[in-house]
Amino acid sequence: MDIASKGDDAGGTANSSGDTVVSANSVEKTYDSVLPFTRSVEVLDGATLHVERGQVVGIMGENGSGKSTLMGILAGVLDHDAGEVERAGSIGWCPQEPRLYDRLTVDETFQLFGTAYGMSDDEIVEARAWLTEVLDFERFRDRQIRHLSGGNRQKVNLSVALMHEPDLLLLDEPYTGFDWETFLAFWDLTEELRTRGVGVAIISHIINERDRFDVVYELHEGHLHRQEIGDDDGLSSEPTDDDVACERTASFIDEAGAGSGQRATAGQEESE
Ligand SMILES: Nc1ncnc2c1ncn2[C@@H]1O[C@H](COP(=O)(O)OP(=O)(O)OP(=O)(O)O)[C@@H](O)[C@H]1O
Repeated sequence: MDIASKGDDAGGTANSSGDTVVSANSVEKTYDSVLPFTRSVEVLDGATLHVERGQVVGIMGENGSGKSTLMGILAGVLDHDAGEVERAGSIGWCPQEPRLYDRLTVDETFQLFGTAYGMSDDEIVEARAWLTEVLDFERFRDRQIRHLSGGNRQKVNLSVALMHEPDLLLLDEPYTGFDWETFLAFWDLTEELRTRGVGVAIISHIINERDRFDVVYELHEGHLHRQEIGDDDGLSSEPTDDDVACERTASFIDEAGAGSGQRATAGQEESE
């Protein structure tokens, strides 16, 4: 078990269930002011959250509420000031901004990350074949990352986060830039990971996705408010036509609003 913890004044009790893949208790985080006359930013003020194996957890909240900060702390890439974080097993983290090497091809990127995860060549090839097929980017395998569109780069970003089938998968707005088919493929993939026992936490802005999660945490003023998405809450697991239309719209709003920094046009994608 890989346990990481910090802080002496944890106000909560760690969830010690053997099925828990990450447990955050009473986590606090403030970004200190680094310049004169600027204020420090208190982001988390006693945030508590648990993710179990085979559970898909949503983290929602308005812009700037601290979702990415929380996820960075869960992933272990960001320090927290107080509280406890316990992790069990391996972790995959898909940050909001792809952290890939521009001059590597897609194949070389799989090889690099797979080797870092300690996977054998056969395991890397198997994972690459699975993910390039499911997310439909097989034909870009010999392209350099810098020549991919934003959506295809995001497919690579997502794939390398989960190619080693971690116990815990942390996804920060993973479908930014995805087209509708890929958006649906992403959720099929998430379902498959769920059945394989992976605990998945996803930062999402799309309200109509709520019924895809087992639990939703709403982050507001530094606190996480937990909402169980049960069968008796009036939400159907089969989306209605209205839901589908709304999700489709929301997905494209998400895509359009995501900024052009990571995005290339189709024409750019074709150029080498
Ligand atoms: N490195 C940093 N230094 C100082 N302040 C920061 C830093 N990173 C984030 N913040 C501030 O912390 C707050 C939370 O930011 P964070 O990115 O975690 O929010 P978010 O909920 O993920 O936002 P969004 O929905 O826009 O992605 C914001 O006020 C942000 O400006």
